[in-house]
Amino acid sequence: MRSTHADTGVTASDSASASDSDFISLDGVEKVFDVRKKTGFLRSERRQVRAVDSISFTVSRGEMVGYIGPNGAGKSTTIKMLTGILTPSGGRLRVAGIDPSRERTRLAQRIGVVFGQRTTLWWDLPLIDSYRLMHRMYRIPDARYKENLDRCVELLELGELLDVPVRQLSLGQRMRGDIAAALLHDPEVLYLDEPTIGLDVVSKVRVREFLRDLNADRGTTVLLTTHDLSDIEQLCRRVMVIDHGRLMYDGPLTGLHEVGESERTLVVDLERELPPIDVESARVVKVEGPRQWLAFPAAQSAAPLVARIAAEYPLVDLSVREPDIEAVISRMYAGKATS
Ligand SMILES: Nc1ncnc2c1ncn2[C@@H]1O[C@H](COP(=O)(O)OP(=O)(O)OP(=O)(O)O)[C@@H](O)[C@H]1O
Repeated sequence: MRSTHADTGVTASDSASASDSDFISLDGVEKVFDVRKKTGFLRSERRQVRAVDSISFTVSRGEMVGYIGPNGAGKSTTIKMLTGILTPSGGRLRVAGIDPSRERTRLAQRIGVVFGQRTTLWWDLPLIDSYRLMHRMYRIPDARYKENLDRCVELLELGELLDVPVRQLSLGQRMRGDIAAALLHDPEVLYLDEPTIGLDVVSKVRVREFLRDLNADRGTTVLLTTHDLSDIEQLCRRVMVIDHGRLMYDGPLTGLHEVGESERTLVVDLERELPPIDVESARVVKVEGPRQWLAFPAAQSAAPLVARIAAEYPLVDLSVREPDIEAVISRMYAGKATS
């Protein structure tokens, strides 16, 4: 059954201003940084960096969305504005009806944040002491704190780690500890910035499973920033791609193939070595003895192509390879397929 996030300080005005379909909303949001660069002894130059450039999107309550882009694209800046740490230079931004930079403390009751590269835990204290401090800081009702802590300890397998000082935890253990810390006050929105960075395969699987269940069972809205596209493939139906502060794509992961003009590959085994297969709408990209590789547009059906080759060539076997999502995205980053 889906739990609700009751008792989180939600007021009637919040509910009125944030419908479920625009639970998170950005309208023409910008962030410009003034940067001083030293150009010589006692001389410096002022420069403006447009980290986020007129971004608009909405996220519905309960959605799990991937937010990806190359280094310096503006992902962290967006998340910092969504938490209220940074104030936008322009545009309108709301999370659960709240203007984050104006009401950061009130918003903090309703959001959880995990920065993979930094910890919110007290380094020298045992894990449980960080949780106790958060219990007080967020004024979490005792029963709810206990219920959430028990659930996180069980699902994230933290039982044996609670008395260990954070500095002695492995990266994967610390990450699980950080995720639990972000959820003790039962936030409705969870921002995750690189939650699987540096984790081994087993820890990644565990973290992903936990996030999937959290989203499905509790309806927590999740915005996930990651360089690991398998995180996105396994967790998010919708993905937004940002580059140079601009939103380049917003849609299903599968749609990226069309935008990225990606190709599928037909691997054909012939009875014997033959010259490259000559068919319309596909081109031979590699030949190795009787095996040939043909690239064709990912959006195009493979059936007519297969039928044609089967009719004209001595076919033994064939298989279709899906495009590599990383290649599709790097093509987008290279600017060949901006939308
Ligand atoms: N406090 C700041 N002062 C000046 N420039 C900044 C500041 N924070 C970010 N920037 C610049 O804004 C741009 C976007 O940075 P941001 O950290 O949001 O990118 P990112 O997509 O999160 O990158 P990464 O994947 O490397 O973390 C970069 O050019 C960065 O140098």
